[in-house]
Amino acid sequence: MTTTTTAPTSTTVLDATGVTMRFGGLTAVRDVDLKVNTGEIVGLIGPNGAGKTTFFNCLTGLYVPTEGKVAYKGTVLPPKPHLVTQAGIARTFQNIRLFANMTVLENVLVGRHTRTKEGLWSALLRLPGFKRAEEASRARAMELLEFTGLAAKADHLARNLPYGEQRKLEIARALASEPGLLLLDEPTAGMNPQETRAAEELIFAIRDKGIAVLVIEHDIRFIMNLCDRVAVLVQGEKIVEGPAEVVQADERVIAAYLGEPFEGAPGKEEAAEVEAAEAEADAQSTTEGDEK
Ligand SMILES: Nc1ncnc2c1ncn2[C@@H]1O[C@H](COP(=O)(O)OP(=O)(O)OP(=O)(O)O)[C@@H](O)[C@H]1O
Repeated sequence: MTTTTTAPTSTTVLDATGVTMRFGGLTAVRDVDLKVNTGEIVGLIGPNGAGKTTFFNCLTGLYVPTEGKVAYKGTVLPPKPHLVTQAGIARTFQNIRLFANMTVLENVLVGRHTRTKEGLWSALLRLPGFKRAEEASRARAMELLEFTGLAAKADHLARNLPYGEQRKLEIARALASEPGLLLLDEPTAGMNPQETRAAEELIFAIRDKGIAVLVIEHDIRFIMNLCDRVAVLVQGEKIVEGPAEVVQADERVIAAYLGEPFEGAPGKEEAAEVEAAEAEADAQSTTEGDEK
């Protein structure tokens, strides 16, 4: 018997097209397309207020985009958070959202609710099916705690974990819904360098398990180390997308971060005129101040 093995082909996990989100007169996200494929870690960067979190909220059904659509593995998603999670997209938030007074294990078990089929009656009457499902859920939750390095703290209250471990627990809880795509919103915010390094290792390990990752981060060095591809949002628009080294060297990206003039920005003469006018106004106000 001959067996033929074919190299795994990369498939599109996330396909967002033409996503636009307006809040009244403000367009927070404008016509953004973004694909994430299996086996990829993709970064989403941009200055404060660029629309990154709003875009995440559009992907996860927290916001109904004004225009555009979001497809997961070829199926357009309804903009409802629980249906998006059920489909296979999990996320963490910019601000930690754990159940502080529940144990570490209980927090992960909560994350499994979209994957347990046993109904309310089964749970209330503690039918055998429910007990079996509960045991399987606990076993899986413990596996995830092993994977994220938190197993020894399974019985600790979430609020007693150090900051870096709370962030890990959020990731463990997100993984509990068995996603095919994990969205991380600033996973290293507030972390020290060792915690950041550990977070990087964990994200690589998640990718190696076959889960695609889309990550928002302000720490550019972290993003450039981690990501296969990086997309840059500025004022709601995607201005560049490509491999980390290409994006890093792109002058529009440098301009967006450093505030240097770029194409279409006021020229040197205009800037000099503004400076001269400001200097004159300053001189006048100083003279007026002296007169008082
Ligand atoms: N619910 C909302 N209602 C009105 N405006 C909003 C809402 N959410 C976000 N915005 C506005 O949309 C723009 C984009 O904000 P968003 O939080 O998505 O940016 P960001 O790139 O995630 O920023 P940061 O890096 O600071 O987290 C901002 O001008 C923000 O004030």
